[in-house]
Amino acid sequence: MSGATRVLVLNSGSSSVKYQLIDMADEQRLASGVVERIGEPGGVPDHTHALREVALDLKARGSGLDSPDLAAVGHRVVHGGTRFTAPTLITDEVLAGIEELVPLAPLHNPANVTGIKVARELRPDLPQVAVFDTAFHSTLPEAAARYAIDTATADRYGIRRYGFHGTSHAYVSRATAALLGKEPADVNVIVLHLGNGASASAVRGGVCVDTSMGLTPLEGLVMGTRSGDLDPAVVFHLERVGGMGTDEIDTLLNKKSGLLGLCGANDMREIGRRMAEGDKAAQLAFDVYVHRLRRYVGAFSAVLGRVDAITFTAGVGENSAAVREAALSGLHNLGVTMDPVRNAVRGSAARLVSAETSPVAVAVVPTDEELEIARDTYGLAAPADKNLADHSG
Ligand SMILES: Nc1ncnc2c1ncn2[C@@H]1O[C@H](COP(=O)(O)OP(=O)(O)O)[C@@H](O)[C@H]1O
Ligand SMILES: CC(=O)OP(=O)(O)O
Ligand SMILES: [Mg+2]
Repeated sequence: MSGATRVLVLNSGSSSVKYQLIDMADEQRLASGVVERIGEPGGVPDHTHALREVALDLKARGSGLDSPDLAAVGHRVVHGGTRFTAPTLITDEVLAGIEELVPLAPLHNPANVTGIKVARELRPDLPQVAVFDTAFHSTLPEAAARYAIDTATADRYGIRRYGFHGTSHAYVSRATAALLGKEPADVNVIVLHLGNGASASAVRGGVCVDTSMGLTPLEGLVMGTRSGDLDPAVVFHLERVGGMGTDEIDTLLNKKSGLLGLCGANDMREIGRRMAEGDKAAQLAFDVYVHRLRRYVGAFSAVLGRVDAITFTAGVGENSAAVREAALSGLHNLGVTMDPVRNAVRGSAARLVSAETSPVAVAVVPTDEELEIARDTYGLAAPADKNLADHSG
């Protein structure tokens, strides 16, 4: 594959497939797109059809999957369990391992598996690499990763905190160090990834030491449609008193809760508009969202001891000055002083939004999960045949 420098990144979600084609010679984005509403009215019926659409779209742009310039395909895989803690070249055995993890990520891993199967079918000759959302969190100390339940039961069922959005937390924590003009090894940072899914992580010297998501991406912060933290007894109560079934509760907590459950909207832009009109439910949703964020900032400040930076990223984190302001206002005792003017400036570049004198820097850093996946993929696939042999099986 000498000369081939392009990597196709596939991010198959529960109802969408996002893709990017990146030339790793200069890390330039050549194409990107998304197929949405999979399995919904007006959308394609399933992920196999969605991936065929991606392939057609790439072909129409003159860079089809049959292109000799393609070096590898990188797949976002949400759950890697305890087995996959680094980017992994996909073999039959690795694929079987990812399929075995479906019970731990029923909303995510099946889509990832389909993406891998279709891409392998279309280009069996190409290296295909799995990049796991959980990998960056595999360094969590046992004290942070363990739930305080019976150890034998936990071990038997793989119950522990795995953490997700790892490619984003890795990319953004490194980019934060760069913004401060320091090496990642010298920086302690709290990363707040606030997208539709949302998670916080505590990164000490480039190593993740705590994170808000757990066994699945349901734990932790309030999200667009997920509840985040709650008393597990809520589930028993809904079963015993509410007469609800397991799947119904799963759907309630994953898809009908969070901001959506509190006010009927999961988009922070709409919530902002409604708050401006005095809508009480929208205000409450915002307040609950921000309260949870502040809790995690406080908790992770204590976990890290010394905090050099708090960084906001993803759709809400990068765009909502109101969320950033509300989350970090009045935290002078934690060394945080925002600069309201800097915070209000819109922009797409990595930037500081804290006061010059703030001991803890507050940053906004656009995340780039696809580029991180492409780098991991190319790093594993590119050094040609020798490296491929090393990593197979
Ligand atoms: N200008 C904005 N102001 C406030 N929130 C925004 C803005 N733009 C996007 N968002 C929020 O970002 C969310 C999507 O974030 P994103 O990181 O793209 O999520 P995901 O990758 O999980 O789909 C939207 O639901 C919306 O709430
Ligand atoms: C793991 C996870 O929550 O992913 P997303 O934010 O893409 O839903
Ligand atoms: Mg995202």
